[in-house]
Amino acid sequence: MSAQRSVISIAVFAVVYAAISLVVTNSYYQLIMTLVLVWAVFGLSWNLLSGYTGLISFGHAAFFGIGAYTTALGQIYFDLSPWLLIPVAAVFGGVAGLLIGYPTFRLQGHYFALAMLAYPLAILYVFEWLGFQEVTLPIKRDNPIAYMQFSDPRLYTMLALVMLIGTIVLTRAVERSRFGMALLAIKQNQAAAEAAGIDTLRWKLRAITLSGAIAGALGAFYAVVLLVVTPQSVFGMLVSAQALTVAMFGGVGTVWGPVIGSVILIPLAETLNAEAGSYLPGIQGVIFGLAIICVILLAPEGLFWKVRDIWRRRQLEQTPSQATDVTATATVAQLPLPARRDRPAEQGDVILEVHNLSRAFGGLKAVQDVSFKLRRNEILGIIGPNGAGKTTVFNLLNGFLRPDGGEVLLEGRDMFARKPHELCEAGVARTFQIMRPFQRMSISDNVVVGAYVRAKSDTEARRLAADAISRVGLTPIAGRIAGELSTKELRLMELARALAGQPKILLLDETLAGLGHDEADEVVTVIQRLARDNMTIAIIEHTMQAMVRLVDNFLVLDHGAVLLEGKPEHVTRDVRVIEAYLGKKWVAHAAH
Ligand SMILES: Nc1ncnc2c1ncn2[C@@H]1O[C@H](COP(=O)(O)OP(=O)(O)OP(=O)(O)O)[C@@H](O)[C@H]1O
Repeated sequence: MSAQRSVISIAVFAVVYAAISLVVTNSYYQLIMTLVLVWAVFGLSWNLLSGYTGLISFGHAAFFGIGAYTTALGQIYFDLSPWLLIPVAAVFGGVAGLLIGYPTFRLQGHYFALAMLAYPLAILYVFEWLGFQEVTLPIKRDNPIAYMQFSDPRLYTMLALVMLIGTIVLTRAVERSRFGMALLAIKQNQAAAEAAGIDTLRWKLRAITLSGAIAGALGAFYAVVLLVVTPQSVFGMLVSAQALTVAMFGGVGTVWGPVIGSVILIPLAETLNAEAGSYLPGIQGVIFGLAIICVILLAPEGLFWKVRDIWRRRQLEQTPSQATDVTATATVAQLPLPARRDRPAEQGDVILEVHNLSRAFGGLKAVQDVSFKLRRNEILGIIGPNGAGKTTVFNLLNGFLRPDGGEVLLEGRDMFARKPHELCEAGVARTFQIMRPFQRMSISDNVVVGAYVRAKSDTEARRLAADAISRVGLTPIAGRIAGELSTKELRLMELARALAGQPKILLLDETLAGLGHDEADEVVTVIQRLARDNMTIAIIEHTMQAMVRLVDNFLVLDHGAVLLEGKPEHVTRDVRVIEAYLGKKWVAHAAH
């Protein structure tokens, strides 16, 4: 959505909501109007962490409750105003986020979700044990405005609306920046994000701090609106569930999802609770449970995405000719396929030096004492039978795996056992055998993620990405979503993402896998052009016909060790290589 459309939709929502709330006179309905906004903000704060990073938190009530008790206790014990306590609660919430996030981000998936559940429950028991079972905020009749105690409930709705708009604007700003790109990349593929130079722990900590700060400020405001705080009402399971439910129902990873979820679910749950709560206790929990079941069955990513997908499909169906045109243009400029370069690669200076690199998995020596050199502007083909250790060598070079021993020097700098984002920053980029696109992002955005490792600003990142996209020939379809692309387009997009960080060396893992003959030729042309433009490349590939045309030298691995290194014409005639890898068919084929 463009920035202008985004501002208009926020403004329209704010005006319509404010107008409705001004005509509602019943104080109970007025309270519901405020609560809709409160839970929408809470959903947005949950979304900032879990929606964008994919790390589901069942414990967001921890931050909310800390904020609520900050106002209640700050007012009772220090006579401070909520106008001051709300920002203080934001700071406490943020710090709590940092303290909780740092140890908990070591866990992944279900383990992370369950660990998060423990925090609010533990704090709940501590507050009960401390005797804060039911804390009532003192009424300040002499100076109600200074203590945010309004006689007209509509003022609370207006304040909540201001908080919501502030949170939406903040979330939009995050979404469009390096921050949001990093979070989305982490969600869609943490390994690919790290390989693209993203320090995932640092960005996740920033997300939980910001998310905790918003939830803390909101909890503080909630305490002022309700005037009573109990451990169950602010740290309880239902509170965390409410954040999760409104966001999941409306749509995760988008600004409008939690707002849609809250506008639909909160009035429903609150009204039913008021009407039937006396003979159906816990009806709110039932409504949220039903909402989650409906979402899982009908729209697993929430209403927003469901409607958007239907809309996109309709548009594509209405303009089928345009859609095929777009695919047709996604071919690399039809240059004649150049013959293998005659440039002597051994004259370039050594850019990567690997000595005795080793890695074992239990008793299996997957890589043993592998040594080789990669010269500037060289294309090195790494070949060998399945399980020879080729991908493991790449994983050791880009930091996915820690070597057991050996030495790795990049332009003379020691790079042994560095983290993926550090190696990416130093100039090592890679693509994957099993492609790792960020599915919901466009080609442009996928590639921008790779550019941030080098770019200082968003504009520079966009420029580097556009340049990389044009180098692989995908400019005409740069706006298309990765989930809609063909294998060849995805391979080229991954290549562009690796290029966008302006690497010194490119590690390409089976870039031609799954491609037809002509498609493989197109990708080979792109790789050849990159090499001509001074890129240094190591490529793993099984398609030997393409490899002999492409590479300057081969490194043959077998059982984790180097079997042979040398020029294609020598390597392909070597008896050991023919026996271990190429086979008799190759000899017969080469003879023709
Ligand atoms: N994370 C791991 N844990 C245990 N064993 C592993 C792991 N990664 C690789 N291996 C083993 O190490 C050996 C080398 O695997 P690797 O994937 O590097 O081979 P490869 O040459 O890339 O094979 P292919 O051509 O099939 O991709 C294999 O026996 C594999 O099963």
